[in-house]
This record gives sequence, C-alpha cells and structure tokens, in this order.
Amino acid sequence: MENSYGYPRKAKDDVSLQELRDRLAEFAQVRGWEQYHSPRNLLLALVGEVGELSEIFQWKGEVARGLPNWSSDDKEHLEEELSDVLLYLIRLADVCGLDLGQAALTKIVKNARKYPIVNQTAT
Ligand SMILES: Nc1ccn([C@H]2C[C@H](O)[C@@H](COP(=O)(O)OP(=O)(O)OP(=O)(O)O)O2)c(=O)n1
Repeated sequence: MENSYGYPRKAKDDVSLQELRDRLAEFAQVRGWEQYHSPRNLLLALVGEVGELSEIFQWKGEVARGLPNWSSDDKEHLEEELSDVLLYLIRLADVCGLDLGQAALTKIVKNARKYPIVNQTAT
C-alpha cells in the first residue's frame, strides 16, 4: 500500500514515532543537512514552527472542538504546522540520542502518580 505522500505503508493508521524518526533522518542525510541539524538549531526551528502554529489561532477568539466552522484550507494549514512541530520535536529527540516514545510513556506514568484520580461523588 502507498499513501498520498508516495511512501509504502503497511496499513493506513500505523504511523509510529520510530517511522517518522527514520524518515526524518533519511530526509536530512540525503540532502547533506545533518550538519545543520544540531540540537540547538532544531530547537530554534521547533520554536519557530510553534510560532507559526500560534498564528493560526491568533485573534480568532475561542475555537470550538472539532473546528466546525473552519474551511478545509484552514484545517490543512493547521495539519501542516502541527506536523512541522511534531517533526522537529522527533528530530530533536533523535539527535539528542533519546527515545521520545519511551520517555513520553514514562512521563505519563509519572503524571498519573502526581495527579491521582479523585473520585467524583454525585450531588
Ligand atoms: N533544515 C531543514 C529545513 C526544513 N526541514 C523540514 C522540517 C519541517 O517539517 C519543514 C520546515 O520547512 P520550512 O522551513 O520551509 O517551513 P514551512 O514548511 O513552515 O514553510 P513556511 O515557513 O514558508 O510556511 O521542513 C528540515 O527538516 N530541516
């Protein structure tokens, strides 16, 4: 199976952090861009993309979940900026030699310990 980006895929919804990490490493390697992908440069690129993501929401007021009133162009733009943030984040973790997926799972467990579930009693 091949997706709309031209890459062979096993199934439609099985994108993994590992796959994205490997695609990004290949993307940089074949362009000779590894020299530019230092931790600091990637962090600055990530922050820049967070700024671009923020611009989409800037001055809009509160936005309903599911973005019911957004055009498909606006949603596509949002998908792109979210992706840029994700991709730079994954690449940053990779060049730092960290396993981002495992780290995130570990952090979720830590969060759950810090914020235990408080039983809600019906009134
Ligand atoms: N040195 C680079 C430059 C780009 N990219 C990749 C990661 C991002 O997913 C995307 C960012 O590309 P641009 O810098 O062109 O940013 P935009 O896509 O947001 O374009 P624009 O700023 O024109 O909206 O390309 C990368 O890995 N390394």
